[in-house]
Amino acid sequence: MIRVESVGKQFASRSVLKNLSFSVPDGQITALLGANGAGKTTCLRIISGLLKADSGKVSVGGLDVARHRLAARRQLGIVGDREGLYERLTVEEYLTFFAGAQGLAGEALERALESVRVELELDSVWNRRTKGFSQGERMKVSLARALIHRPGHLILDEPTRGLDVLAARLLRKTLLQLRAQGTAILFSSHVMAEVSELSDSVLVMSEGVIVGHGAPEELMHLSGTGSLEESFVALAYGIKGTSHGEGVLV
Ligand SMILES: Nc1ncnc2c1ncn2[C@@H]1O[C@H](COP(=O)(O)OP(=O)(O)OP(=O)(O)O)[C@@H](O)[C@H]1O
Repeated sequence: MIRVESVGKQFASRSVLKNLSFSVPDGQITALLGANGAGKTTCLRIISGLLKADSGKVSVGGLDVARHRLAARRQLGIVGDREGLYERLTVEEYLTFFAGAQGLAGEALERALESVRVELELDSVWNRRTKGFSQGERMKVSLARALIHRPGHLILDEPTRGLDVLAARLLRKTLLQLRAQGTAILFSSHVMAEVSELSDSVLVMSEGVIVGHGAPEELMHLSGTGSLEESFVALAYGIKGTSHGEGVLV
C-alpha cells in the first residue's frame, strides 16, 4: 500500500500541494486525474522520493519514503514523464544495468531479464541501441526497467501519452496482470476512456487538493453526471456539463 498523509509542498512560496491525503491499496489500480498544473506530477515525484515534501508523510509498503528512501525505492517501480534512456546501450545492456542497481545478479538477473523480455514483447528491440526509439518502444523499455525487480508498487505518469493503439493495449494488459498479482498501481492520465476501463478507484485533484475520490461509478453518481468525463469536469473545474458539451458553473 502507498500512503500519502497530509502532504504539503510549495514552490517559491506558492502552495502546489495542500494537506494531501490518500492511499493506494494493493491489488488495485488507482487513477490520479487533474487539470494541467493541478499537482499530479509533483505528488508522484514526492511518492517516488525524487522530491521532498515540506510537510506530511509518504510511505510505500510501510516504509517512510523520507527516512528510508532506498528501501522504499526498492519496493517501487517508476515510469516517469521524462524518461532518459542511455542511447548507447542496447535494451539488454540498459536493463542489466538497472537490474544490477537493484541487487540482482546471476540466475536471478537472467530470470528477471527473460521475464520482462517476454512479458513486454521486447524481442525485436532487445539487441538494439535505444537511440532513435519510437515513443512506444521507449515506454516498453521504461516499463521493463520499472518492473525488473518485481516491485509491489508501481507509479506511472501519463503512461499512454504518445502511444499507438497496440502499445497502449499492451500497457493496459500489463497493468491488469500486475493488479491480479497484487501490485498497488497509481497512474496519472488525461484519457477518460482509459481511466474508466482500468481504474478501481479515481482521485480527482484540483489546485493541490483532492476534490473527489471513489470508484468511477461512484464519482458519476455523486456528481450527478452521466459520464466520467462530465463528473471530472464538475469536480475539477466546478462546471457541470450539459448533454451538448456546454458548461455552467455550479
Ligand atoms: N520545480 C518547480 N519549480 C516551480 N514550480 C513548479 C515546479 N514543478 C512544478 N511546478 C509548478 O507546480 C504546479 C503543479 O505542477 P505539476 O507538474 O505537478 O502539475 P500536473 O498536474 O502534473 O500538470 P500536467 O497535467 O500539466 O502534467 C504547476 O503550476 C507547476 O508550474
